[in-house]
Amino acid sequence: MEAKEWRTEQERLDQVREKLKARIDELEPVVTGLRDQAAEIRRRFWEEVTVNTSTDEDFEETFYTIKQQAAVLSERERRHRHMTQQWRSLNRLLPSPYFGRIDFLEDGLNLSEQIYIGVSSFLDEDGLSFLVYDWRTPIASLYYDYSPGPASYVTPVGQITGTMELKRQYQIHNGQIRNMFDASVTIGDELLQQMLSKGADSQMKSIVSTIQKEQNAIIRNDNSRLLIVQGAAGSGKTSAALQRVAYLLYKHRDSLKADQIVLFSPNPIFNSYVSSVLPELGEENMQQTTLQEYLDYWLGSSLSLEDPFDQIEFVLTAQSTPNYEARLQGIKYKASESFLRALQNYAQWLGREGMLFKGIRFRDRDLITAEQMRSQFYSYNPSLRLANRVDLLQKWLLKELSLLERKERTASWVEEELNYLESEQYAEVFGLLHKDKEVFDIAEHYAVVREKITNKSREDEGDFDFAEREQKLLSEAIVKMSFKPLRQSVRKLSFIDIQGVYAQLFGDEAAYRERTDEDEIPVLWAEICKQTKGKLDRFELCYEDATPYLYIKELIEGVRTNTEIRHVVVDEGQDYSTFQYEYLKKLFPRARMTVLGDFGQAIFTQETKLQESDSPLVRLYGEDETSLIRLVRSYRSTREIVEFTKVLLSDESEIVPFERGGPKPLLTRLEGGEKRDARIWKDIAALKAKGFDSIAIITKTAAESRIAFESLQMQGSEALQLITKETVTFEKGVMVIPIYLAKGVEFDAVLIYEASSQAYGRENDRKLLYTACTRAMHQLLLYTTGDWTPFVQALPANLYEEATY
Ligand SMILES: Nc1ncnc2c1ncn2[C@@H]1O[C@H](COP(=O)(O)OP(=O)(O)OP(=O)(O)O)[C@@H](O)[C@H]1O
Repeated sequence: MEAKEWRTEQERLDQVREKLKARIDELEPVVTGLRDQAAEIRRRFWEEVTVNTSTDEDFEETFYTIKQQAAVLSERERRHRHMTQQWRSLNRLLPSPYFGRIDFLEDGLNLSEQIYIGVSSFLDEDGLSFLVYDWRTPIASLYYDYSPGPASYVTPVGQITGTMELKRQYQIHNGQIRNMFDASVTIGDELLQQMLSKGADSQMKSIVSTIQKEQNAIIRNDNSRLLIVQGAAGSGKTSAALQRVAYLLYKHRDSLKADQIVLFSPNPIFNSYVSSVLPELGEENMQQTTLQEYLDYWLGSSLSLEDPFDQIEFVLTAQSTPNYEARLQGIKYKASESFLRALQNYAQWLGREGMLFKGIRFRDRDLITAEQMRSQFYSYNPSLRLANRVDLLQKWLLKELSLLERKERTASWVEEELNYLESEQYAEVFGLLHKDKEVFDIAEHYAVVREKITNKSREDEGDFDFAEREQKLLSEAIVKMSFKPLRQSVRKLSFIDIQGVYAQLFGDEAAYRERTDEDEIPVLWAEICKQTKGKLDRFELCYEDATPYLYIKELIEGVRTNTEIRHVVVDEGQDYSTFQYEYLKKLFPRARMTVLGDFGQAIFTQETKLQESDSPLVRLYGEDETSLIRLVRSYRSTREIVEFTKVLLSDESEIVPFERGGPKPLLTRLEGGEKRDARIWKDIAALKAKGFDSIAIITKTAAESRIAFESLQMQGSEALQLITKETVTFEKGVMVIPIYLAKGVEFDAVLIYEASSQAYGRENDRKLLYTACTRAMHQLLLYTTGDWTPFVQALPANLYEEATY
């Protein structure tokens, strides 16, 4: 670019920065002033109001002065927050106020406008001209969607068409333009190249300056109830999802708050990995959670729930244990649409018969039996839903308990209890009585007056029936207290035997067929039943049972919902079952959903295809309310790694590498583990010398990770981290990690610890190996001490190098 052009741009940049600085200087005292004012108001709050409650008028006046004072305080605090936000965003702009520019000539006008785009907007002193446009403004979408030429964008009042005359990108550091490119076809291949060749980080970065057109479509899609993104490994699904959250928060800033958005992450490490993107963009973080956390919460403490990592560890390591096949079949079946239908039919059946209740017992007696509850339950109108009938039954039980409680007052145990009442208990009951019973107040009042008139102390009042009255009231109170836990447990619906209802489903095949109308019953059904019931008997629940269990529980007890949440984002969406989607849909009835995933990385046994039109996911809200976007370009890894992993997955996989070169994946075969470990340390030293500081040794399972970690530690003196399911954050460095915990994250270099046919021999292992290899950004190394896995053996030799030593 011409020197003159550089000069002009640098001058403009200097001017913008001057204005930014001036505005920051202007704002600083305002921010501090407001903060001090608010603190002062808070400190002197009570000095400013005279509290006087002697008359009604005084009371009213006091009330209004407090209210007024509180209003002044909250206005000051609001302004302080607002100003601080502005001040922060100006400070964020200062080192690099913008990253792009477009010159747009709107049809019908004769002068084109220069639009500079940055992470937030900045207006000139006139308050009208934008010196910088926020990347989320409608006009900024031109930058992501078009190359120079005819272009258009959509505003709330319609479409604007025109011609883009220039598209320019900048790299600005501390107020200096380091680089400038005029883009022609796609935006910023040069800039993107530079971004992608940087090292991996322990925190994900925002991609705001290099968002690609297809990613922009995800970010700005704001009309479908469900947005599904199927994208190859490294295609920027997570990045786009986070930018999308920032976009939604900007577009709907008057109505949408960050805590009304929830992101479901595959694991806690991932949670921490993505947590800095929104703050980097000046937005508050959305809520982040894992499905496990939700399930645990709703299941409560009555059952202990297996986590998904233990489930996958079992699937990967327990092949030789008896009944492995049955568990596998069970996991698949319990995640299926057939099972969902079966449960819906089962609920219908329960509407006619078969509900199980737990009788209410009191002092070793049956107060209300399960049988009584059952006949009461089935006496209600059969057209009522289960949950409504449960509601009626609950009311009936509370009423019955009141009647029984009344009867109980004359029981002999009550009198005995009265005699043994400790003095504190007595005082407690007495206090209660005193508070509760109006009648007692009158009696008490009478006693006090009587005391005064007769000049006799209360102890002498034996002739009066006050004591008798007191005894009666005390008995009432004692029974009431003993019945309190019963009433509480009825309110908590503990009278429904959910565990029994779920266990009952796993009866013999004929019974199951009859109760559920199901005909696709797994072959090993009997064994599945035995396993499920065995677990329940021990008050345990396998991960695959958690959502079905909650589903049936909610069909019976009524659905729990969270109506606050407006957007649910599910990352690694291929790993959720149909069931889990149904559950999320019910749980968040007012939310739109964004699901991002890659079926090529479906490594858990419960999986959902994302893109087929007959996918259960598409049926969740129906085709009309669902949009599907595919991402095929992979940005994370070098071309060589993408080509290797693409063929590893299968021939049909649609993955296009981004043109960034690097060494081919390196295969190293060694005789025995000791030699392999020694070699790994050597390779790590070489990688570090190249400047890579985020290196992962990926194993198939957690069990293998532990062994690898110990054996590597014996051979090397370098720091090594072992990542387990308990790890919440990770630092840069060298780490050993099982594949399923490395989901969604990336490393400069990946070393596959043992890529033998023994480790990755079954078809199911293909996606595991693919997921592991696609974590690598710059270099991929595979090791084996035996035969290469058939997936590697099948690769054309030109896709890799073989180590010679
Ligand atoms: N438009 C972009 N500009 C710059 N970097 C990008 C862009 N899109 C993606 N990347 C980078 O590519 C890498 C992969 O992105 P991301 O993790 O979002 O992909 P993903 O599709 O979620 O991957 P996976 O499914 O494999 O976990 C990240 O380092 C991200 O910063």
